[in-house]
Amino acid sequence: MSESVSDPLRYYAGNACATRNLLWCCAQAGVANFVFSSSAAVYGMPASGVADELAPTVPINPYGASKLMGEWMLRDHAAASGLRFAVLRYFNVAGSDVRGRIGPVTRNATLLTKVACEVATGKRKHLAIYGTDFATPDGTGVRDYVHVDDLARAHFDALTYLRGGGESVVLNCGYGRGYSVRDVLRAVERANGGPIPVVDAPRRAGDVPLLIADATKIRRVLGWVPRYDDIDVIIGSALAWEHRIDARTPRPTSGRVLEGAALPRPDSPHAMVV
Ligand SMILES: O=c1ccn([C@@H]2O[C@H](COP(=O)(O)OP(=O)(O)O[C@H]3O[C@H](CO)[C@@H](O)[C@H](O)[C@H]3O)[C@@H](O)[C@H]2O)c(=O)[nH]1
Repeated sequence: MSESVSDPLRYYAGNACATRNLLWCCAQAGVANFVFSSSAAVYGMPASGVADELAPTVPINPYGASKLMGEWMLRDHAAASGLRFAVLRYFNVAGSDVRGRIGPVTRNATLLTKVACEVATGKRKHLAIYGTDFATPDGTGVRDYVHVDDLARAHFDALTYLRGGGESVVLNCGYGRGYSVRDVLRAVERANGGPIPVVDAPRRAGDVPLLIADATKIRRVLGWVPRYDDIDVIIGSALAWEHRIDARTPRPTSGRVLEGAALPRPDSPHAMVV
């Protein structure tokens, strides 16, 4: 998200222009049902910190704006063409496949859970906590972390719903529960069996204090039943994946991490770029 503040055109190209082109291709191919990966970032900073799908969409960074543009194009194209859609507004996607088959290999990752696991496995020196003076219980940002396997299941359920004749729908994908940065770090330390180095840092551009899903609608409309609504399971799977890719990536004897070492290619079936 903060990268979208410094490089907005990249995000408008990837999320707005590319979505327009994809919708055009879908129209040519006669696609009937469309599941769109949107983001909680479309809400910006909801007054209470908890957003249901009717909350105002007031993004505060170009990432959220570009995702909202995608939603608008989809809505307008659907009205004109008869396409039916499910917009899934992801909250904070985290964790890795619980069976260890797939996970993120993003270089220069910025997501809290990935960065913290890289610190725990020695790939980074420390984790910077971006902002300790937010109006939240412990002063750090609070988010709704959803396990990637539950999110994948939501896509399957959404397509099943549309194929069964369901109306177009907008759905939050989260658990409806918030964890602070420090809560997440405590879970990383539990999974790691010891503390990880942390430093306090200034707030990051484009970050909101609190963002939690009202997640009642997705359960009602899709019958979605999450299986991994547990911060220790989420972090445990993320850390296990980090160890797994380390095992595939020989390190130099000095202990220095090799830049560009042999991680799974981002387009390999074992890689997931987030
Ligand atoms: O090294 C880090 C990374 C993050 N954070 C904090 O951790 C929280 C979560 O940050 P991050 O994991 O980067 O996620 P968000 O910025 O909340 O954004 C994510 O969640 C959005 C949905 O809410 C998605 O749309 C975005 O793609 C995704 O980046 C925030 O309070 C950050 O300030 C740190 O303190 N240190």
